[in-house]
Amino acid sequence: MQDGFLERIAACGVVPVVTVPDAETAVPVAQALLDGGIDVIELTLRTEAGVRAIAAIARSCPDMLVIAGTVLHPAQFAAVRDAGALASVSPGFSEALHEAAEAAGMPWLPGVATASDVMRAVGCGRTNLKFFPAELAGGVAMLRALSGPFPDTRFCPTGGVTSANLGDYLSVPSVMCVGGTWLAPAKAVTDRDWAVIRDEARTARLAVDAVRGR
Ligand SMILES: O=C[C@H](O)COP(=O)(O)O
Ligand SMILES: CC(=O)C(=O)O
Repeated sequence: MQDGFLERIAACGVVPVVTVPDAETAVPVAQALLDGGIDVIELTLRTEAGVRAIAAIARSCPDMLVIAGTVLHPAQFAAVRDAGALASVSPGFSEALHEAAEAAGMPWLPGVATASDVMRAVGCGRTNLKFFPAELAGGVAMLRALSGPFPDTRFCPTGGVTSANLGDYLSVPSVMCVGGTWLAPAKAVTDRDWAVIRDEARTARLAVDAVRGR
């Protein structure tokens, strides 16, 4: 399952990070992303609605790969798996979360920001990582530097990534995809302005395809 998930996010190239105020908002956001050519969504657990939003998308948008974001507590892996998430993401790494993800059978991208973080994650066999917060943690230069001692790691940089710099990140060989909130800005979500989200998705789709020569 992990391999399928990794192939899907790498093929898409971008992971929209979405926080919704209520579960009803989740499906039109997901549909707008799909309309713009993006078939991956990371629903954060930053609001009470997170788990129900994951369930709503899993039920209504079968073409969408649903990832649970901001997983901070071990028990959340089973909760989001049961809601229909196919993978999960955390801003950081801990051995407790690593073990809980394994126990729940959930693909998991833990977050790392330093060489020490990478060493702990790799020590547990985790080589597919979120680089967070990417811009503040050193951006493209830091990712290139980490690839020296850790040639087998692959990253999803997130945090400060936008349509303006996604090409720089995707050009780094260790980067499988990038993530961020710019595709579904909070204002567009609260204004229910699905056209803004669809257009951001379309722009990102074209940018990823251009970087990859498609
Ligand atoms: O994982 C999500 C981060 O909070 C990214 O936020 P950002 O894209 O607005 O920098
Ligand atoms: C930031 C991040 O990785 C998350 O919210 O899952």
